[in-house]
Amino acid sequence: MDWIFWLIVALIGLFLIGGGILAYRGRRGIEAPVEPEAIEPAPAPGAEAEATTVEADVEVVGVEEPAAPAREEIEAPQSRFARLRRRLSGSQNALARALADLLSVDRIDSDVWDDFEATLIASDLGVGPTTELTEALRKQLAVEGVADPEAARKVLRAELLKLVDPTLDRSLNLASGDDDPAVVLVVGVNGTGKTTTVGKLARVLVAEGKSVVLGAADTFRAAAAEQLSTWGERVGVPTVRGPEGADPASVAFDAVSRGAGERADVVLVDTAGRLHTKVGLMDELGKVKRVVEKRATVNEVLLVLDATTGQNGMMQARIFSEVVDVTGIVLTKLDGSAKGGIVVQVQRELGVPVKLIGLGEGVDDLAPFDPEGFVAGILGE
Ligand SMILES: Nc1nc2c(ncn2[C@@H]2O[C@H](COP(=O)(O)OP(=O)(O)OP(=O)(O)O)[C@@H](O)[C@H]2O)c(=O)[nH]1
Repeated sequence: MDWIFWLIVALIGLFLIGGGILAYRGRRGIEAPVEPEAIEPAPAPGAEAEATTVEADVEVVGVEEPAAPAREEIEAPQSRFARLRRRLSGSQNALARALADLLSVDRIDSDVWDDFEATLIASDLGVGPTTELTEALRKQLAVEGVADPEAARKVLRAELLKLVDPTLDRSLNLASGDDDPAVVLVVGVNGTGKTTTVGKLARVLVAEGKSVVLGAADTFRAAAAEQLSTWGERVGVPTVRGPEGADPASVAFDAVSRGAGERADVVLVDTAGRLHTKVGLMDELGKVKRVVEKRATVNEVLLVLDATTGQNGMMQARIFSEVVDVTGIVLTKLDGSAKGGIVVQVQRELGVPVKLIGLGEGVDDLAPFDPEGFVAGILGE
C-alpha cells in the first residue's frame, strides 16, 4: 500500500506546483505594461504620390519626446497685455510723445501739425493713416479746440481706435476636423521671433488644456530645430524634426501626420523664411502648404514680423503675403519698439489683422492683441 501513499503525495505535489505557475503568470498578465498600438495615419486621398516622394526625399530622424507633460498656470491674457500697455506708454514711444505734444500746446498752428505728421510717419503709421488721422483731428479739434485736454484726448482716442479697427476678428481659428488637428503654419524671416512665438503659443495652448505637436520645418539651420525642441521639452509637447537641410515640406507633413495619429488638437509648424529670392521662398512655402494640405486643412498662416524693423518689416510683409495666404500677423518685439504705428500700417496693407503681439523674451511675453488696450497704451493711460 506504500506505493498508493507515494502516488497521492506525488499528485498533490504536481497540483501545487502547476497552480503556483498559473497564478504567477496570471499576475504578470495584469501587471505587464500594455504595449501602445502603433497608429498609422491613413493618407488622404491623392496624397500618396507626393507623400511618398516626400518620404523618399528625407528621413525624419527624430521625434523629440517631451520630458514630462507640463500643465502650468500661465499669466492671464489680460495681464500679459497690461504689461505691454505699460511698456508702450513709456516715454520712448514716439506716437505717445507726438500726441502728448499736440495736447500740450495752447494753439495748434501749421508748424505743430507738420511736426505731428512727421512724428506719426516716423512711428511707422504709414502715409495714408497719418493723413487720415491728421485730417480727422484737424477738423474735430478746430471745432472743439484743445482748451479742454480731456475732450481732445477723447477725440484722439476715438480716431486712433478707428485706425486700429476694433471690428476685425482677431481670434485664432483652431477649429479641427473630426480626426484631424488644427494646423498653424508660422512664417516669417529668420530672426523675427518665429521659433520663440511657436514655443510661447504652444505654452498658451497647453495651459488651455489642448494637446499640441510641434513641427520643426525650419530645417535650414540645425540650431532652429534644436531651439524648437527645447521649447517642446519645456512645454511638455513632442517636436517632430528632420536632419539639417531636410525637405521642410516633409517634416511639416510628418508633424501633421503625427498630430493626426495622436489625435492632437493643434500642430504648430515653424518654417524657414530665407528671403533669398521671392521665387525660392514661394517654392518652399508653397510646397510646405500644399503637402500639409494633403493630410489636413491649414487653419492659420501666421506671419511673424519684428516691429523694430520698420519699413524693412513692411517689405517682408508684402513679399510673404504675395507668396502665401497670410491669415494673421504676430508683431514681435513691440516692447523694444518706439514704432507702434506699424500695427495700423501692416493691417491696412495686408488686409489681415494683428492677432498676437510679442512683448519680450520671457515665456509669457505673448498676448492676444487688444485694440482698446493698445490705444490706451499709446495715449499713456
Ligand atoms: N524683446 C523681444 N525679443 C523677442 C521677442 N520675440 C522674440 N524675441 C527674441 O528674438 C530673437 C530671435 O527669435 P527667434 O525665435 O529665434 O527667431 P526666428 O524667427 O525663429 O529665427 P531663427 O531662430 O533664426 O529661425 C531671440 O533672441 C528671441 O528671444 C519679443 O517679443 N520681444
